[in-house]
Amino acid sequence: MRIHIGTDHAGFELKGILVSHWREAGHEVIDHGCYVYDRLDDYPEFCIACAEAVVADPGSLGVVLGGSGNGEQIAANLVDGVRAALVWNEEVARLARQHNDANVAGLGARMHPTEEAVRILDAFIAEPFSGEERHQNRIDQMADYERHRPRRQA
Ligand SMILES: O=C(CO)[C@H](O)[C@H](O)COP(=O)(O)O
Repeated sequence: MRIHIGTDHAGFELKGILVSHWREAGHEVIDHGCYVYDRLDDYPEFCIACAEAVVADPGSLGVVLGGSGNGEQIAANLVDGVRAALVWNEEVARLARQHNDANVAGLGARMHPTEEAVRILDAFIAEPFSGEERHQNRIDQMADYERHRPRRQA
C-alpha cells in the first residue's frame, strides 16, 4: 500500500512514528510535511498536499494528523475526489473504509495515546471497501454532487 501522510506541528511526532512503523511493515510512505516542528505552522497546506496526492495516485490512501484532526479532515475534504473521515476508534476506522470507501483518514494526535493512534490507523489502512451496492450508491450520489455543484467565480 502507498500511504500519503500530512500533518501540522500537533501531529509531527506521531507522523515520525507512523512513517517508520509503516515502512518497516513494507508500505511505501510519502511524507507531505510538515518536515520540521514549528508550533506556529498551519495545517491546510500539508493536508491539502496530502489529499491532492491521494487523488492523483488511485489506490493509495492518505492520513492527515493534527491536534483534533477536525481541521485536517476539513482541509482534505476540500479536494475533489477525497472522502476524508475523522477516525477516533478502530471500528470507526474500519467502517470508514467498509461503508464510505474513505481514501483519507483524519486523526487527532492529541486525542489518543500513541499506541492507540497507531492501532486506529492500522485498522484504516488494512480494511477494504465492502463494494456493497447500497454503499456505492451513496458514494456515487456525493460524487455526482461534487461534479455538478456551482463553482464560485474568481
Ligand atoms: O487540530 C487542529 C486543527 O483542527 C490543529 O492541530 C490545532 O488547532 C493546533 O492547535 P495549536 O495551534 O493551539 O497548537
